[in-house]
Amino acid sequence: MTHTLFIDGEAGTTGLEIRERVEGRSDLELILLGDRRRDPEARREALNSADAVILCLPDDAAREAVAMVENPAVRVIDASTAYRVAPGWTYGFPELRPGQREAVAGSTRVSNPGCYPTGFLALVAPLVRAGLIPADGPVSLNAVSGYSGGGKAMIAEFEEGTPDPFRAYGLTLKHKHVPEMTKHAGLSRPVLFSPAVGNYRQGMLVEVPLHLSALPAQPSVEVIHGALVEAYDGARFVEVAPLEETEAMTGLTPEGLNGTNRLRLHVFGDRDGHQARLVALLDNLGKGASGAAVQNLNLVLGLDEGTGLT
Ligand SMILES: NC(=O)C1=CN([C@@H]2O[C@H](COP(=O)(O)OP(=O)(O)OC[C@H]3O[C@@H](n4cnc5c(N)ncnc54)[C@H](OP(=O)(O)O)[C@@H]3O)[C@@H](O)[C@H]2O)C=CC1
Ligand SMILES: CC(=O)N[C@@H](CCC(=O)OP(=O)(O)O)C(=O)O
Repeated sequence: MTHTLFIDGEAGTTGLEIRERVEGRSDLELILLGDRRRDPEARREALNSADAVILCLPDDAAREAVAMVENPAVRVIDASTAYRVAPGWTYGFPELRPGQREAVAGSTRVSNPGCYPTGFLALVAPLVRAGLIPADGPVSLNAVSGYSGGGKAMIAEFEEGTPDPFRAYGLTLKHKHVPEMTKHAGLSRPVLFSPAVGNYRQGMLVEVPLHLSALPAQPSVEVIHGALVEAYDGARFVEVAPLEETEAMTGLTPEGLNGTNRLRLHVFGDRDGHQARLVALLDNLGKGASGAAVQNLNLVLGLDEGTGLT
């Protein structure tokens, strides 16, 4: 059976990466608008005739597109920030908690997670659920992304301009991802988020530092690691690096999973067990955006979630 797919924002950074992952699939037929991609009538027609649509647009344009969808049978996956904490939308992170995969599969409104939130939530949500990080506790997040995370405009800035080698940003502590991360982690205190962008194209490291001995449960590195291993048992795209491996590591590059839909979690700890650094590695355009959107597309269409993904 062939399903029709319309990508609104087909020529943008995430849109192009989605096209790369679905072109050549015999179970999908792409509706492409080409030069008519900004024509509201062409978009309205495509948005209402496809079996599924993926919105790869700025937030305001995504809201406009959602308002244009009148056909109740159309499954909408939105890659923007517009609906990530909105009622009536299903958060498109199938591995986030038991039952989430089924919730995505049964939904017609799926919000694709942000790239930083994907790494953050994978590390923190299971630990909050297990009571190892208190739900009302302070949690910090330090992260670095390649410049493709900022879409076409940032790519042009870094590839055609005279960019910084590295740039800390989000300095007002009001990054648009904070509500999404706080809510879906089950935290009550806003996450303290310190993002940065590096002068390389793609890939990210998302890090949560923990003072283990200051946590009420005083968990060891092994207990933290065990909780993550248990949470992702059987997951196809999320894996936890073995402690023997992390103990032997002297460095970690953000580009290690580029081109894949995989997310790898690492638990680094000091020898006396007082501190830990939890580090997620992912491709911001893979499991952080376009790969995740295709995984969600597969689920809403009732297909194997890994179709077309590595
Ligand atoms: N880049 C990343 O790593 C990630 C991005 N996202 C999110 O995905 C969304 C898209 O981001 P990204 O692909 O990076 O952005 P880009 O800037 O690379 O692409 C945006 C696309 O949206 C189209 N567009 C912009 N305004 C309108 C409009 N008013 N009507 C119709 N089309 C419009 C553009 O069209 P045109 O081609 O004509 O210019 C372009 O194709 C954003 O919401 C972003 O936050 C999410 C996770 C990660
Ligand atoms: C390097 C860079 O600028 N990154 C983007 C986030 C990319 C991403 O996660 O996309 P969403 O905004 O859709 O979630 C930023 O911080 O705004």
